[in-house]
Amino acid sequence: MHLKLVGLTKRFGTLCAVDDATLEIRPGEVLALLGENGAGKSTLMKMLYGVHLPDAGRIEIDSKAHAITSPRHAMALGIGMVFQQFSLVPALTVRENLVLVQPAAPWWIGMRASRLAAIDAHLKTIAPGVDPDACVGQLPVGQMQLVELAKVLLRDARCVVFDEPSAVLTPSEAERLWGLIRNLTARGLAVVLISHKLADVRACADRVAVMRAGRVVAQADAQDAGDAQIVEWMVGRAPPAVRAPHAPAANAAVRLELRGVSAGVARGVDLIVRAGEVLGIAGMSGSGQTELAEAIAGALPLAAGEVILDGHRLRAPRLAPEPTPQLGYIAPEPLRNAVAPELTLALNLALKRINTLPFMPSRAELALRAVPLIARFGVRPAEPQALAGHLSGGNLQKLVAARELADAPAAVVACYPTMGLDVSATAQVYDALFGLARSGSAVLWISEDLDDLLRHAHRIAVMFEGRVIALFDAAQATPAELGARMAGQVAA
Ligand SMILES: Nc1ncnc2c1ncn2[C@@H]1O[C@H](COP(=O)(O)OP(=O)(O)OP(=O)(O)O)[C@@H](O)[C@H]1O
Repeated sequence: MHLKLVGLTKRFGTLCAVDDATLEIRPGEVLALLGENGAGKSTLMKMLYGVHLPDAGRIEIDSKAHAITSPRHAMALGIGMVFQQFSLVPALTVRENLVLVQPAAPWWIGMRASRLAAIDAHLKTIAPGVDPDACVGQLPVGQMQLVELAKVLLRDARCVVFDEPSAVLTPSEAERLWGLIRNLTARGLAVVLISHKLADVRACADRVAVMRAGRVVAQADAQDAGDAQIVEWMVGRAPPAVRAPHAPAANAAVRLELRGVSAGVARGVDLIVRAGEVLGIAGMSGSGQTELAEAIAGALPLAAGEVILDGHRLRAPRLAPEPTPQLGYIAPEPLRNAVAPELTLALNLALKRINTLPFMPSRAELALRAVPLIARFGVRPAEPQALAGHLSGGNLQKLVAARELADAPAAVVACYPTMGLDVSATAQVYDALFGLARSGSAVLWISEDLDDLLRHAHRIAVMFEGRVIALFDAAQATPAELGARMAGQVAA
């Protein structure tokens, strides 16, 4: 399938999200679509997938113009999209989710033994490790992504768009995904990969296209575009430097303490984080790290153990979770877990203080507080009255960081805090996070990026199957050692 997007334009009110964008997507090729947060990448691809109708321009498939009016229409034309917010039904099994792909077939046809066997065989080619009888809601994110891809391919997609697929994948999970993507292009499919990670470009892109402020500003063969050149196209300047946190004193006070915490997959986790310390947590997706974070934040009940903050017992089984403004929490998947999309940016930024807000908070006062936070974290549009649900994925992430890292919390639990952020925004969020450590907060930081963990954390705990199986001094650890522990290998 050979696609041409010609002069596509999309406006939301006065904002021109995509401005006269022209782009070619060729069969057998991976096109990496890059650009700053809010540059218009998702909006452009959502026009191809029929989510948004263009205000101007046209989409040509094999030289024939098509007005794509809905995702169902796009799928019928052979275009599939793998979103970060998966479209799977969490309460159903993997197989049942795949059965749902044939909306036109009556369910009893979908449930025939031969049909189910074909679905299992299809799943096996894409995700051999995924159990068709597993409940989708219980799967780690890396596996959910594979099921989502299996679903798209079951519809005979000939062009697949991936929206930041590697955002929370560990290096080995990302490698497996790159392999799958290369297999798709070897079969002649066209692939678009929206990403902020230059590693994705190097691993599997044939061409790159860069968007800035709604326009496609550069297109090149991947091998002709160096990393510095790509960053220059994306942001037009070097990203700000990240100041490392100082090493905490050996006798610094313990601020956050986990004693035998079990919650969800996490089992019997004992950890301490001292004032000024950045404790990283590494692990394959689904190793219990996000449940641990949710348990500390009070979003998931503890099955056992306790969480202590500055000597005060914060969480324990059967202890009602109390609001904890002294704890910053950057939740995984901000759209699902951390923002109210139908409220304004100003209100979202005030949610942490909801208990102390007056019954009718003054709009002007909320805006007064929101403006410096929006500016500091570069949230776009920089408009306190804009609705959070209208922000791009990266800008939502910045909004959550702005709220949770404000007001000098005693401790911060940050799950993938730079997920979906461009290079500049990543540096800004890291600087704010490590700045808190410099001024005495305890930072517990869950990340999939081993290089970043090794560069910035003081110690790194590795989780495997719910348990902390190794604790490294970051200065002494190597990516290979971390990778081996993440895969469950015991120390030699
Ligand atoms: N439904 C909407 N209503 C209003 N504005 C929107 C809507 N969807 C997107 N926008 C705006 O359009 C612009 C482009 O957003 P888009 O999601 O395409 O960016 P992006 O390049 O994919 O960013 P990111 O890397 O952060 O995901 C942003 O300014 C965003 O706030």
